[in-house]
Amino acid sequence: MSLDRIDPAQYESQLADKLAAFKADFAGLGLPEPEVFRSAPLHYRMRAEFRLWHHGGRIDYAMFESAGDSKKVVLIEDFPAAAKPICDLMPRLRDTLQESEVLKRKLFQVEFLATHSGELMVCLVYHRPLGDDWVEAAQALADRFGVQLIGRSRKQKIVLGRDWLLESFELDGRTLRYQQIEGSFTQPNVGVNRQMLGWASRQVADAGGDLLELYCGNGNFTIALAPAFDKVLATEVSKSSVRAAHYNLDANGVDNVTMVRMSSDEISDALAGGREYRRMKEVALDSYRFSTLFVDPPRSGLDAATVELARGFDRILYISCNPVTLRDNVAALQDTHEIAAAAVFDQFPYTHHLESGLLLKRRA
Ligand SMILES: C[S@@+](CC[C@H](N)C(=O)[O-])C[C@H]1O[C@@H](n2cnc3c(N)ncnc32)[C@H](O)[C@@H]1O
Repeated sequence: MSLDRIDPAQYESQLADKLAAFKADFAGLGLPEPEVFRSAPLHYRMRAEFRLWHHGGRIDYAMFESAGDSKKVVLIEDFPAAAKPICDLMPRLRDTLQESEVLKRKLFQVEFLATHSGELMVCLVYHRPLGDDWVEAAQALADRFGVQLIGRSRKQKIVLGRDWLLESFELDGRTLRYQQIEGSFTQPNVGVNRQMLGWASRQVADAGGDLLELYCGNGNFTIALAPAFDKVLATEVSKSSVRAAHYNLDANGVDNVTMVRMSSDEISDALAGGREYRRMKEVALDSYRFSTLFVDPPRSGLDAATVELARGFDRILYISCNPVTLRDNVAALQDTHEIAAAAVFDQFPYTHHLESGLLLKRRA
């Protein structure tokens, strides 16, 4: 993201342009008028990562911007996209690192993760092995700023405290709690994420029956949607996300979800009666009466096998971070499904990226 583009005065017109482009992408596919969910104009990102630039005896946060064929280093004084606690910590952390040879030597990246609940994690990434002198200095740093601190270098990860944060926020009268593990996927814009969870919950409020969820991550949507269904089968490929999802089911008292670590093509194969999977041994697939499929895939969208799996569902709720692959998948389902509701979520202000949601229903 180019920093000079973070200009709240431009926010509404940029969002209007993105919305117009989104509607144009879906021309001919029967798109209803999308509901629009805005971001906070500043301090909306709960994650930020910077290179650490060593120059003339100083260290500074830096980003790279494309300049023709090459990359230009841009030093970062402040980053108003980041959540307030990250912005407040950034200069104090840099000045403290600057004073400590053991903490700043061969430090090349700094990553921040914050939660709405007020927790903060910092990950310092090095081009050298970390020893006891680093641990002692880093522990003092963690204590001073009250953060969870992680040091990383090749084949080394030192955790001072926890390698996860506990997020929590209100949704429709419930307090939802989520473990967020360092390095695993979490939605970057907490304000927009809450709006996505609210919209998705409303789309399935009267669904009943059972839910199949693919790409469930740490259970972000699973926890919010589970009360609308009798049973949920949720799948995800990343080990650490599945671990967090199990924690989150417990932490939220959700007991109607079975979680399985499976990729989307494996679960598509299993449901199509393909080979037997050891990880599915305890899952009585025949006992499910699926009314709804929920998917939130990576930018690549749904593969061909998963599109065919989706075709078998009366109701498909699809959250997407890439309108191009979403459009392709919806076009492939056009003969069997129509778009019943649409929404756009401005997760990534001041960029061309737009998150969106579609509810697809089987044609009469
Ligand atoms: C956009 S994230 C959404 C995660 C979650 N729904 C959330 O809201 O935080 C996509 C998730 O898909 C997972 N993933 C990527 N490729 C996958 C695959 N082939 N099969 C299953 N999950 C996959 C990633 O690990 C990631 O957790």
